[in-house]
Amino acid sequence: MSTPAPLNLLNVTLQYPDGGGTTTALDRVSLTAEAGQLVALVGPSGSGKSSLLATAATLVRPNTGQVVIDGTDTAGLKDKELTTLRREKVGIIFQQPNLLPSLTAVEQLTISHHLRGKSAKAAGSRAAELLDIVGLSASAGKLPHQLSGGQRQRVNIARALMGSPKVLLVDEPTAALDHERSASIIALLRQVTTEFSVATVMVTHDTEFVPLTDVVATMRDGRLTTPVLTDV
Ligand SMILES: Nc1ncnc2c1ncn2[C@@H]1O[C@H](COP(=O)(O)OP(=O)(O)OP(=O)(O)O)[C@@H](O)[C@H]1O
Repeated sequence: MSTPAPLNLLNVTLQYPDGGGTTTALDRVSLTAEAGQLVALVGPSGSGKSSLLATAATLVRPNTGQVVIDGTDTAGLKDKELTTLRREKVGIIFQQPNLLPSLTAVEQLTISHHLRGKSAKAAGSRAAELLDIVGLSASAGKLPHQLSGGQRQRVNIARALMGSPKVLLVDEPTAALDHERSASIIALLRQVTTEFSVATVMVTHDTEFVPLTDVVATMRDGRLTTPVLTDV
């Protein structure tokens, strides 16, 4: 039996209540992201990109369709089971790094591991490895305000990788960065996607970075106009 894709959305429809009616944010969307694949999600404002990311992150449940993470159909899971699956399988990177102001770069990474009951030693060595990969070994002891915007986003990426996720969901990672820093953040996401064999879906407006991605999924009015075919 072949290994399931880390992320599989099948015919997903998501509607939000809107006044007396509904807004269809996702309309029968199917998307697969394979291990080691970097998928760029592009499309105009309001086309459903954030909704797709939130649904893939299992933060919202779709009205119909399936969200399958690493072979598990999430529809059958209770909220608590969903939280566990998300924690173990999904890394989420928001536009703004959301770092805790009083923690150093290395502590930003280790704190969630402590909270999950992992040993401090294991968390420390994993954090050191990841800070090295994102180019921040020398800044491990710095607080967020002592880091540049690009460095803060690197900490954010390293933190999302701490739990060895199968799926990485990234929302506009370069929105607050200049061109040079944006290019290096996208290059880093390309690198870690390959190195850790994670399935990455990244919302971006920067179509110039598309050559670094494997697949471009374009959204319009809640539909994927360039659907990525699934093999299930
Ligand atoms: N919480 C909500 N309640 C009601 N409607 C919503 C909600 N969130 C999003 N929508 C609607 O769903 C549709 C898709 O929105 P979404 O935020 O997913 O688009 P987007 O492509 O991410 O846009 P942007 O690029 O501006 O962030 C839009 O019509 C939006 O108005």
